[in-house]
Amino acid sequence: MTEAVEFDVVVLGAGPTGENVVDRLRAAGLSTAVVESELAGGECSYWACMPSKALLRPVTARAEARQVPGLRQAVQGPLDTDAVLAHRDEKAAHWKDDGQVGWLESTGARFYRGQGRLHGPKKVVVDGPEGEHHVLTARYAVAVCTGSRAVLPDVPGLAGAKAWTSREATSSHTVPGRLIVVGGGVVGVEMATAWQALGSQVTMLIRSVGLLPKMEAFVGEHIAEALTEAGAQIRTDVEVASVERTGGTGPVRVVLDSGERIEADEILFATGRAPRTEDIGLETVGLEPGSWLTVDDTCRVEGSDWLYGVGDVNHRALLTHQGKYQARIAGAAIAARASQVPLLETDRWGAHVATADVAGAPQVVFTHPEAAAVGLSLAEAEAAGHRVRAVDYEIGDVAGAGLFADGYRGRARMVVDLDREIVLGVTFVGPGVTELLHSATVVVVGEVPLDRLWHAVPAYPTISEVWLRLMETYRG
Ligand SMILES: Cc1cc2nc3c(=O)[nH]c(=O)nc-3n(C[C@H](O)[C@H](O)[C@H](O)COP(=O)(O)OP(=O)(O)OC[C@H]3O[C@@H](n4cnc5c(N)ncnc54)[C@H](O)[C@@H]3O)c2cc1C
Ligand SMILES: NC(=O)c1ccc[n+]([C@@H]2O[C@H](COP(=O)([O-])OP(=O)(O)OC[C@H]3O[C@@H](n4cnc5c(N)ncnc54)[C@H](O)[C@@H]3O)[C@@H](O)[C@H]2O)c1
Repeated sequence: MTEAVEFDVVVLGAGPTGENVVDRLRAAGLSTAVVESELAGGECSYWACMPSKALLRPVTARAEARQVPGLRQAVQGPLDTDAVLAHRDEKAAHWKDDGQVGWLESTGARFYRGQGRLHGPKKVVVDGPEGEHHVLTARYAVAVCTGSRAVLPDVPGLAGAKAWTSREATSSHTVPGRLIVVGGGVVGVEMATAWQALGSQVTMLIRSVGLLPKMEAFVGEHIAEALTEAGAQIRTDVEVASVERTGGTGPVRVVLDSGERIEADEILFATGRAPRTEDIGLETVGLEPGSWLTVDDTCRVEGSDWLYGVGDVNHRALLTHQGKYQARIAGAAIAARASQVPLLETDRWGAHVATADVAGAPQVVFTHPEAAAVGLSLAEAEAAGHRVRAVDYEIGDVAGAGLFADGYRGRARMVVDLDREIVLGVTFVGPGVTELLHSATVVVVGEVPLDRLWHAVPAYPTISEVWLRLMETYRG
C-alpha cells in the first residue's frame, strides 16, 4: 500500500528531541508527521538515561548512606540485584512504547512506524514493518532527529566477539562475573560504577591518563579514587590491540598494546557515538550519508532553507536536555519562518538560537561521587581567549557537606571572567552535588554579576554554602 500525504512539518525520529519538536509545532498550530523506526522515546528512554540512572540510583544512595553515622551499619549488605534489575526494567517501560506513541498521537501528530528516508527536498518516504510505503511531503520543513549510536573502534577480532555497547550495558539481565570497560568517558564511568556495585569485577582500560578527560581534571581523579576503593581496577595509558571470543561464546580475551592479556566474561566498548544518518537518504539532498549534520544556531542545516538537524545528530551537545532545548528553539524558528516573521531573534540568547549549547550546557555524571558541570572549563575558557581566574574550594570544608556525609570528599571550581566579573563555568564533584547544578546554570546563563551573586545567600547548613565560600575565596 502506498499512501501520499502532506503535512506542515515531517519529523524523522521520535526520541526526546523529535518528541519535543512535535510538541512545539503543536503549540504553534502546525500539522506534523513523526516517523520512528524502533521505539518512540528513543535511546534515552530504553538504552541510555532512564535505565542507566535506574541502575545507578541504588548505588549512589547506598554509598551516601554508608557515610552517615548511625545509618551506615544498616546498609552494609550487597544490593538486591534482582530488585535493581526489575526496577530498571520498569523505568525502561519494559522496552514498550505504547505510552509514548499515545502521547504523540494526543498532540495531533500522525505517527508512522518505519524507517524514514529523505527523498529529495521536503519529501520523506517511510517503509513500514508490514511492507507499507508512505510518501510524506512537508510544506515548510523536515526535522531530522535520528540521534546517535555507539561506535566501535576498528580493533582486530572485535566483530566476532559479541562486545557490549551502551545498549547491552543498560539492558543486561545478568551480572557478568568479570567485566572489561573500554573508554573512560561518561558511559564508561557510569557503567563501571553500576556493574561493579552489582557484583562484577570491573577492569577499565583507558587510553588517556585519566577519566572524563572533557571535564576539569580533578573530577576524574575523585571518581577514579572512589571506583578503586569500590574494587574496580583502572588501567590508564593502555590501548586494546585485539579482542577474541572463540566461536562467539565463553570468555573474551583482550590483548593490550604491551602484549599483556586480560580475560573477562563481557567487554563493554564505551568509546563514543556516531550519527544515525547512514541510511536516511542524505545523498538525495546533496549531503554525505553517515555524517553529523552541520547546523546553524537555529538548528537549520547549513545551505538549506527547509532541512533541520536537531539533537544528538548535529553533534552540538549529546545530552537529552540539550536536545529538548534545541527542539524548543528549532520548533520556534520553524514556526516563525512558516508564518514569515520578517526577522528572527538570532542575537546571543535570542528566542531562535540555541546559545546555551555552547555557553551554558549542564551535565551530570551519576557516579559516586557525582560530578556536575555547566559552561566552560578553565581550559575551554582560556582557549576561547577569556581573561579568567579559577576559584577552587574543598566542598568537605562546608558545614552542610560535613553533615551530609562523614568524611565528605569533593571539590568545586568557579571560572570567573575577570573583564566582565561574571561566571563562565562551574564544576562540582562530590556526593549530592547534582541538585546544586541548576543554581550554577542560572548563574552562568543569567550572567549574574558577582556583585549581585554576593547577595544570593545560601541557607545554613547546606552544601550550597560552597557558593559563599567560592565568593569569599575570590574576594580574598
Ligand atoms: C548509556 C547512556 C546514558 C546516557 N545518559 C544520559 C543522561 O543521564 N542524561 C542526558 O542528558 N543524556 C544522557 N545520554 C545521552 C542521551 O541519551 C542522548 O543525548 C539523547 O537520547 C539524544 O536524543 P535524540 O532524540 O537526539 O536521539 P535518540 O534518543 O537517539 O533518538 C533518535 C530516534 O530516532 C529514531 N530513528 C533513527 N533513524 C531513524 C529513521 N531513519 N527513521 C525513523 N526513525 C529513526 C531512533 O530509533 C530513535 O528512536 C546518555 C547516553 C547513553 C548512551
Ligand atoms: N549522565 C550523562 O549526561 C550521560 C551519560 C552517558 C552518556 N552521555 C552522553 O553520551 C555521549 C557518549 O558517551 P561516551 O562515554 O560513549 O563517549 P565520550 O566521547 O564521552 O567518551 C568516549 C571515551 O572513549 C575513549 N576512546 C575512544 N576510542 C577508544 C579506543 N579505541 N580505546 C580506548 N578508548 C577509546 C575516548 O578517548 C573517550 O574518552 C557523551 O557525549 C555524553 O554526553 C551522557
